[in-house]
Amino acid sequence: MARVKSENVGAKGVNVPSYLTIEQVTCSRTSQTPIFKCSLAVRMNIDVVARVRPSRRPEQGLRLQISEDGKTIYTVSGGGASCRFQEIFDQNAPTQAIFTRTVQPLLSVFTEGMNACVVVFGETNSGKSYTLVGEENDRLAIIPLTIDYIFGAPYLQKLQATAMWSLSISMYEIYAEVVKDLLDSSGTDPANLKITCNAQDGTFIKGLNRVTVSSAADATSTFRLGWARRTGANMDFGPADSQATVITQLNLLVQDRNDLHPTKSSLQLIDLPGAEKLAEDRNTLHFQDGSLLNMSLLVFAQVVSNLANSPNPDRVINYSESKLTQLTQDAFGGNCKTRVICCLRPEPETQPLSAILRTCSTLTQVKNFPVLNDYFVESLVTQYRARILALQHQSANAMGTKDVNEKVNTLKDQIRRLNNENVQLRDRNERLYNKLGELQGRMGQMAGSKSDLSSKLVFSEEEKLKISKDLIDLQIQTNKIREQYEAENFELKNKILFLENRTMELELQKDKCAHEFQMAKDRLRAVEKTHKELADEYIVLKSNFVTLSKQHENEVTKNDELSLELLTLANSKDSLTRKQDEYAKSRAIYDEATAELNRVRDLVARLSSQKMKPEEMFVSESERVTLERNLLGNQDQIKEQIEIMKQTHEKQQNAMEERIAKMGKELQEAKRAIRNTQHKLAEQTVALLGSQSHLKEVETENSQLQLHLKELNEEYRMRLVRYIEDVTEYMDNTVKSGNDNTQLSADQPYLKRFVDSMLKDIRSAYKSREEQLATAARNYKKRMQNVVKKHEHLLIAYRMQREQILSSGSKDMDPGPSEITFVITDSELLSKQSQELNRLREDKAHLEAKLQELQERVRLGRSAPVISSSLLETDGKASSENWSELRKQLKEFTFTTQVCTVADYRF
Ligand SMILES: Nc1ncnc2c1ncn2[C@@H]1O[C@H](COP(=O)(O)OP(=O)(O)OP(=O)(O)O)[C@@H](O)[C@H]1O
Repeated sequence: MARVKSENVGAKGVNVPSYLTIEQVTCSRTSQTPIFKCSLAVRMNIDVVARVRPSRRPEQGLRLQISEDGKTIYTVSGGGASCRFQEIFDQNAPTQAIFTRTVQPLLSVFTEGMNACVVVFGETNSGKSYTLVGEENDRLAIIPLTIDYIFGAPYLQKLQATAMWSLSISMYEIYAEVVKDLLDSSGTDPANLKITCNAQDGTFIKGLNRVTVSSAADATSTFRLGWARRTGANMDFGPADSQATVITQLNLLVQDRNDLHPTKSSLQLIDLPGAEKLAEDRNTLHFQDGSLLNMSLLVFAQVVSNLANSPNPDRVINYSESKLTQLTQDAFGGNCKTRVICCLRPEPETQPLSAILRTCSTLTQVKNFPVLNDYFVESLVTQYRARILALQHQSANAMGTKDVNEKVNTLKDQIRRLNNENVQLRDRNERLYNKLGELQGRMGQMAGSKSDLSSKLVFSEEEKLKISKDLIDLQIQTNKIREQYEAENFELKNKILFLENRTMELELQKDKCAHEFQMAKDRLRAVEKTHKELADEYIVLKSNFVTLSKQHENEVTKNDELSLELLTLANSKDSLTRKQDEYAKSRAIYDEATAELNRVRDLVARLSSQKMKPEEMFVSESERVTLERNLLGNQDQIKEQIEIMKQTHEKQQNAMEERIAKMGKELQEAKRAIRNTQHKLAEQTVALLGSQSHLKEVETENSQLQLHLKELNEEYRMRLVRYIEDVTEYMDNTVKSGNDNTQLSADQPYLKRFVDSMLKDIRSAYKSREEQLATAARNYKKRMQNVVKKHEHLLIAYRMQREQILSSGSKDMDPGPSEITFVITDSELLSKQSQELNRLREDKAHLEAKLQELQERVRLGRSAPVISSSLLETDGKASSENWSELRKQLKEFTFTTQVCTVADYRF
């Protein structure tokens, strides 16, 4: 319990009652220290204004009754509640206007040193949050506008010169009697702060954060942060935020440079929980939501009522029953100037509106006692608080521990008793619920005999539909697989053809290159032969030349000898001439000399006849030189030519080898690709076989399901017949018993009609269902025929492909199994022509197998066994004729088969 008593508050000992208007206080303070200058004459009663939210369905109009002077609101019907507001803001009034007219005057009071409070009150969804905070980052709502106003307030601006001021924000939420600090940024769970009380600060929250802000942007972002931390989860009883109270408190501290003591004032902005709960019964609320959830609101209404009933300043009010009232003591009945904005829905329910109007009306009667928070006031209030605390302590002591314990025990007993009662009531409740359940079950059973059959019928219909759906899904899937297979098969065939062409091209190129290579080799061989012959000729000529050179040298040596001898002879002649002179003297000497000369001449003549003449020698020499030059020159040329030819040949050979290697690689790749393609083809064949078997399985399953469906239908039909028999029996019995003739005559035609109409319905339902099923079966058959046609197309393509491979005679490519392997055998799916065609195919496969066997035997050189007397005979000639006959027959057969197949498809 807090006691608010206000008396003889005065500046420096001057006794001034604290409940005087602010102007009176200002006057008294102005005479002392003119620090505060309030421009507002503060009324003591709480001011209540109303705001009506715009309607979401404007066509329905406003369902509130407002008096002609536009200040009183009444409930439309019943309850007789009404409230006279200071002002009513209609649906078109912007929040800015409400701020200017309602909040702004309070802000002047706050900045000049008094406590102020703005409360928004009203039903959930009536626009409380919209008015106070706005939507998203709306700045045109009361709190953002307040922040902007305070930081731009003319008084604070002026104060800068003489004083220092600071503003801090604290924000907290009270939800289910738990206090949560909304500005706690520690990251730990900030819930459940303790409320405490001392003489200095009065009642306050221990450990509540106060964030000092230096600018409007700073303050707004701090506020938005706190607002975002509200309890927002959806609880069992609705969204938590509509049950919570959010209090934003701005604390202003002004320190005058000439004054030691700072002045503190606070502005509280309170968003109360949804007030519609005030209209509900307290016990019901307690039972529904628990004891704590609505405690704040209910205690608040009670405290307001008590305050309205006790207007005197020395009243004693119990604020301690809820945390909201404990923490807002000043705002309601204390040192604060308070204004309440009551938010109203345009089309409210009568009960909540009555409760809200009653509370607002009570609020207008509550008297507050706002005073300037200067040093003297504060010290006085501290004194009083200290005295109250001391008295509380004394009274607790005076009551004695024993009394307290007794009281606690009594209360505990009471709680226990109530708990027991509660448990008993719950048990009874449960028992009643069980009984109710049983009764409902029995009623259900009674109604069930009829609804059971129809529900089963519905169930069977559902099952049928489900089966049909599954069948359709499977068919779609099969079709998809087929389409995919066809596309892939076609692609692979194209690839195979392309690769075959490429292989053939490469082989042609390879042959051409081999031929060229062979020709080049021959040419080289011829050139080498010529080269060898020329070399031999050269060797012979060289040896001749050497022999001739030796002879020539011998002749030159002999010539030299003869020259020397000639010289000697000439010398002898001279000496003989001299001697002749002397011979003249001597004839004998002369004759001797002449004989000698003749002898020499003979010798020379003889020698000359034996050897070549010098002219001849000269001719032979020149010939030799020419011959040598010719020989040597040709040899060089030949050598050069040979070299060039060798180089060309090597180059050609290299190029050829490279080309052959490249072609070999390409051939390898082509072979590998062919192998891959064959592999893929085999995989596709396997997939086709798989899908065929899957199709068969599905068909089997389908027939099983249809069988099951038939059985079910049969069973339901039997049950229906039994049911009708029961009804008939019942009717007969009731007619026989004749207990209540009047009622029977009334029931009988009704039941008969009912049964008749029910049978009619069932019959028509069956008929329509049968028609549906027949249509579905027809569609299914058509689809199956399409599938069969596609299958035949595929088989034709496969056969052509296979025959191509077989006719190419390539051993690398596997032609695959005979087409008879993939033939559909289900006679239901095949037309007569198709069946005939299949039979022919079987014959063909049989004949092919035999043909292969025979070919194999012929190849092995054995005598071919007789297939039939008309086909083969033992001698070679007849055998070859029979072979050609057999081939012809096979060709004709293939052609006829194709023609038949095409005709079949056209059909
Ligand atoms: N004056 C108005 N103009 C336009 N829309 C409004 C006005 N008042 C309220 N609304 C809209 O009505 C809806 C409910 O408003 P709001 O959430 O403010 O109600 P509340 O009383 O705070 O509800 P709660 O108690 O659940 O928080 C919101 O969508 C809001 O935008």
